[in-house]
Formats: sequence, structure tokens, C-alpha cells
Amino acid sequence: ARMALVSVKRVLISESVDPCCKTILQENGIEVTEKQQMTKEELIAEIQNYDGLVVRSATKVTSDVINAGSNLKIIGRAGTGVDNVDVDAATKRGIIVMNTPSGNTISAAELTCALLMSLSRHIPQAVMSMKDGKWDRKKFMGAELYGKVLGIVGLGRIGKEVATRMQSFGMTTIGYDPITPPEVSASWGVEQMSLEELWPQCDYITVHTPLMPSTTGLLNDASFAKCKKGVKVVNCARGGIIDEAALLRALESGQCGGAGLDVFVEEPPKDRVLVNHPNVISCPHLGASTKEAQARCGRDIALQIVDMATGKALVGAVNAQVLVNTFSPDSHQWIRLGESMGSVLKACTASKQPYSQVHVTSLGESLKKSSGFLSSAAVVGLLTEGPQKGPNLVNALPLAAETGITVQTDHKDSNEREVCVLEVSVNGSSYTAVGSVQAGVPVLLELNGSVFRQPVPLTGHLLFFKASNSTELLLSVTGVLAAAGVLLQSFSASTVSSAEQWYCMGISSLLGDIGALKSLAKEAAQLTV
Ligand SMILES: NC(=O)C1=CN([C@@H]2O[C@H](COP(=O)(O)OP(=O)(O)OC[C@H]3O[C@@H](n4cnc5c(N)ncnc54)[C@H](O)[C@@H]3O)[C@@H](O)[C@H]2O)C=CC1
Ligand SMILES: O=C(O)C(=O)COP(=O)(O)O
Repeated sequence: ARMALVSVKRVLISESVDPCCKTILQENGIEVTEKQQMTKEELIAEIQNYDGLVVRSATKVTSDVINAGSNLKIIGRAGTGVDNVDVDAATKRGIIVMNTPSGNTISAAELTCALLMSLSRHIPQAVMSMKDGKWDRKKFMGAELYGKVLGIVGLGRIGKEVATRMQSFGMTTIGYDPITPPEVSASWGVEQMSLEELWPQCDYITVHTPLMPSTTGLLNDASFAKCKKGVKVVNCARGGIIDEAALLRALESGQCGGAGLDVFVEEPPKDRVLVNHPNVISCPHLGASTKEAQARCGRDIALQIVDMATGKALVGAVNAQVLVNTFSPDSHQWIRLGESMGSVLKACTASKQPYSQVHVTSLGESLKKSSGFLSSAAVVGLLTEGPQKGPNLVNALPLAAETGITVQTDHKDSNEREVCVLEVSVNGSSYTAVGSVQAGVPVLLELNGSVFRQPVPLTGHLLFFKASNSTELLLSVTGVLAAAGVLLQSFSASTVSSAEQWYCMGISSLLGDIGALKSLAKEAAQLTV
């Protein structure tokens, strides 16, 4: 059985995304609304009507928007950068964020190359002077790219494509990236070095990193000062990686000889000083604006959403690594097992919470890849309060961490059958459940060391109690059930290992008041799974 993770019925596309996106979603039974240039207030007011939101870079998906999206399950970015989405807020709300990072790589790289060439030959300025009726052949004296040094900061998808293209112009390409190994970039002709070594060698510098605290102001007054006088810079990545105020100062002093900018801290930029500077050429964030890139990104995001909603595959998620292994046959029952075991221990420990530690161990080789989602599923069961939208596999671990619960996940290969062991520490004592999936049904095998003679199917209304082994007790319990009009549907006792043992009864409905049982048994708990 394939797993249908999330149901996606209605999607809002809030920007200009290739029409194939809408078509593909609709062909798969999803209702699509396209609405561009919504104000923040409009988006907040309407977002509750949608299960999914598809954006590009202009929609600011802030925590206000995310928290207003009570039905939101998926935020799809038709493109690469997700810095306009508050990914942490989405994760906490259990919302998947996905992007299509390779669809616009070539287009962004080509625009970068176009800006480098335009900078070397002043093409935009020359074009403007021609349109002005002039014929100025002196003013626009350029310099060849041939033999010059290009520094590439950020050697990921786009950085690599820029490098190989500019090498064909005879440029020497050097670079820096904290993650891409030097031998990998060397294989496509980029020698890596520290930024300290890089700055003074470059005639041109182009940045291709994500925007994050460590890359904000990567080029600032201090780094410009280390550059060759007249260095030319390009930013087709994100506004702010080259500090805008420092860039203006460097342009004014001549330390920077020219800049090609596709992106700005504020888009559109209200402050036009940089854009209006004679040595700045700029575009309104056009890196991904080609037919080809838009067709790829629009198609990819639609297919990724459809594949996720139909349980086929999870591709492109940036915040839901735990889900990746849930897209395999059988995983659905194991997720149900983890959640139900969590619910059982939650019911048994109701008066003792909060939990301090949760430890999930999976046994059996075939569960090796499942231990991650099993512990998330167990936490979902432990933390779920009532039927309203609560924790899910995406936010279980962050929520546990926020609540102060330590979650430990282990796997042991064993030749015996697959089982999941869940142990929770609560108020100084520890509770353990052992479960498995048998014939496609999640079952409980053990509770706190008591081994059930028959595996207990974790389904329907269940009553657990712990007591010493006596026939009178069972009679009293059935008496309580009868008095409450509750039918006994199944019964499992544990094998007698000590004086006390756990019993589990399948019942027709939950008891209105479990108090009567609590006076008969040492511990009693009921739940519906
Ligand atoms: N102008 C436009 O329309 C477009 C802009 N972009 C932007 O271009 C940028 C790069 O995109 P991709 O190449 O697809 O991303 P990528 O993830 O493939 O590459 C980014 C690289 O930056 C590196 N990096 C991270 N921190 C760094 C640091 N402190 N110094 C140097 N390198 C660092 C990473 O290790 C990674 O290799 C992103 O900001 C993306 O949003 C992407 C597409 C279109
Ligand atoms: O994919 C990216 O990171 C981009 O910057 C492209 O942005 P856009 O989709 O053109 O608004």
C-alpha cells in the first residue's frame, strides 16, 4: 500500500508561474486559484482556504501567513531560494516546504555571464547613449575578459555553470565554498582557496550562495578593501550578500569599478542610488525569467506536489527529511504503530506527564530506514491532544525539543522479526511498550515487561489495566463495563511473569468515567486508536 501523506485539494498560486503548473495540478484533481499581487492582509485573510500555496520570490510567506494558514500542508517554491518563506515557522506548524532548485540553474548562470560581459564592454550604457542619438566611441572603451581572473563565491549548481561558461572566454576561475570539496570544483576547473587569498586576485567577483547570516555582507567594506582596485562584481544570488551600502562606497571611491545586480535587499528597491549609479547595470530579478526555466520550475513543483499527495515520492522537500523514508510500501502501518504505541503510553502515564525522555529502538534489518519516522510517529502519539490539528511527522521532533523532551532513536539489526520498542521517562519512572506489524496490522506485544499472550491489535477503543492476577478482579471489571453499557469485545492478558500483570480489553466505547476501575486496579487507562 502506498501512503497518502497529506490531502491536497485546493492550491493558491500567488505569483506568475508557468500555466503548466495549474494544468498539471488540475489534471490531478486539485482545485487551483491564481491570484497575483495580493497584499499581506489579503493573503492572511484567504490562506485558510487552501491546503497548498505555490510562490516564487515575491510572496513573503511570513510566520503570520503560515499561522493563518490553518489548513496549509504544503508551501511549494517554483524556483530555488526559500529565503522568502519562514521555513522554521512552517516546520513548527507541520507544513512541508519544497522547492525546484535545478529548474532555473542554467538561466541564472546565463544571466550572470551576460552581466559579466556587459560589465566588461559597457553594453547597457552604450545602448542607452545610442538611443540618445549619440555615437560615442571613446567613452565606452572596455577590457577583454580573456586572461582575467574570475572569483566565484559559492560553488553550487549555478557557480559551477558560470565557471565552465566563463572558462570558454579564457578566464581563470578561482573560488570558495565551505561544502563543495576542492577536488570536485577542480574537476570543473575552479581552484579553491580561502576568501583572504581570493579577494586580492580577482578582476571580477560573482556570488552564488544562499542568503543566510553567514553570507549576509560577505562582500563588505573590509573585503572590498582587500580587492584589486577597480574590481567588478556581480550579484545574481540574493540582495545583501554584497552589502549595498559598502558597494556604493566602493563604487564612489573607485575601489569597485562596476557592478551587475539582479537582486536587491528590498525588491523593488525604493532607494535608487545604486541602480542610478553610472557604473551599475541592473535587472529586476530576471535570473529565472526565461520560458525554459519557468516551464521547468512550474512543471516540477506541480509534479512534486502531486507525487507527495498521492504518496508516490517526496522530492524537493527542504524541511521534512524524516518523511523521505515514509514513501515505501508498508511504512503506513509502521507509522500507525508508532503513533498508537505513543497513544498507549500517553494514556497510561496521563497523570504523570510531562515526559523527560523518549527512546525509540527499532529492531530487525528491514526497519533500518524506518527508525527516524518511527520515533517521530511515537512522539506524535505522545503529544497529540484530542482530534484537532496537532503534531505530525514534520513537526514532532521540533515540538518535542520545544517542550523539553529528549528524543533518542536507535536501530539494532537482528535476525528476529521486526519490532519497535518505545520507552518514555516520566516523572522518575519509565514505561515501555513493544509493538510490531503483523499481517498488516499494528499490534502491541508487551507493556512494561508484561508480554501479552496474544498480540493486541491496536485498533478501536482499548482499555488497559494492571492488577494482580485474580478472577474476582476480572469479574468486577466486566461488572463496571456492563453497568456502563459498554460491551467487551476482546480480551488479552499477559503471561504471568510476576504477581502483577497488564490486561487489555477491546471495548465497544470508552467508559464515561474510568474512576471506578482505578479503585479496582493498580493502574488503568483507556484510549481510542
Ligand atoms: N537571480 C535569480 O533569479 C536566481 C537566483 N538564485 C539564487 O542563487 C543562489 C545560488 O543558487 P544555487 O547555485 O542553485 O544554490 P546551491 O545550493 O546549489 O549552491 C549554493 C552554494 O553556496 C555555498 N555556500 C554556502 N555558504 C557559503 C559561504 N559562506 N561562502 C561560500 N559559499 C557558500 C554552498 O555550499 C553551496 O555549494 C541562491 O541564493 C539562489 O536563491 C537562484 C536561481 C535564480
Ligand atoms: O529561484 C530563485 O532563487 C530565484 O531567485 C528566482 O526567483 P523568481 O522565481 O524569478 O522570483
